[in-house]
Amino acid sequence: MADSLKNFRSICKKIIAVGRNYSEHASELGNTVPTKPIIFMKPTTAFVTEPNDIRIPADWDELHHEVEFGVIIDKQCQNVSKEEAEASIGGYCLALDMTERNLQNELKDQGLPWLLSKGFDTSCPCGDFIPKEKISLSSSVNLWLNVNGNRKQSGHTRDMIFSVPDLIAYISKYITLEHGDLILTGTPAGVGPVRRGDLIEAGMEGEHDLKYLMKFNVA
Ligand SMILES: O=C([O-])CC(=O)C(=O)O
Ligand SMILES: [Mg+2]
Repeated sequence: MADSLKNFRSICKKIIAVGRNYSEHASELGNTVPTKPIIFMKPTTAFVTEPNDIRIPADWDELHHEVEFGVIIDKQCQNVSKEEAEASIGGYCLALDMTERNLQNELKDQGLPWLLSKGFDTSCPCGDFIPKEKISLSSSVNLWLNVNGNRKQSGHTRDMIFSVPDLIAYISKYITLEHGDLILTGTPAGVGPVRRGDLIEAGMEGEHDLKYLMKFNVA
């Protein structure tokens, strides 16, 4: 039940991420707006929580921040409809999809998988479990991210191309979603590089005084 989801990171079997789910972000990287969800995965070893650091692998120098709304699955589901999708949700979290953009571009150009550019250790900084009751899917959540105190990203979940129910219905057609799984729903515009020594602060705000903050140093 939802209570065991407080430690969703320790039971999570898969982190499924969605790419280009905000048209302004698709455009800023010169990508077309997708007609069906673009899905990829991160290993669960990508999780990092406060107060630990995001670690940039030694030979990389173009690590980008992507702030994202995370959806945590409670009830196992397979091939659910959009209407049934909400019942499978246990809660939410704030997360980052850290991405080595040069490597991702290289891989993209060759038509190869993005895994390494988005799945390295500490590529999924993640906040605490937020119970489902705290956020209504019919409302919009504002997601934002600052680097060293400067606002870089700000977006609203209402601007997602594919809604949370759309995504659960689509993914569960092909992949069984299990208790503790995390879905990252894509990043709004404003992605950009971080350097060693930078401070990333991210937050989300919404109806009923929803306010959640997290911060990570980049090392
Ligand atoms: O790297 C990308 O641009 C795809 C992605 O993860 C996103 O849109 O959130
Ligand atoms: Mg992303």
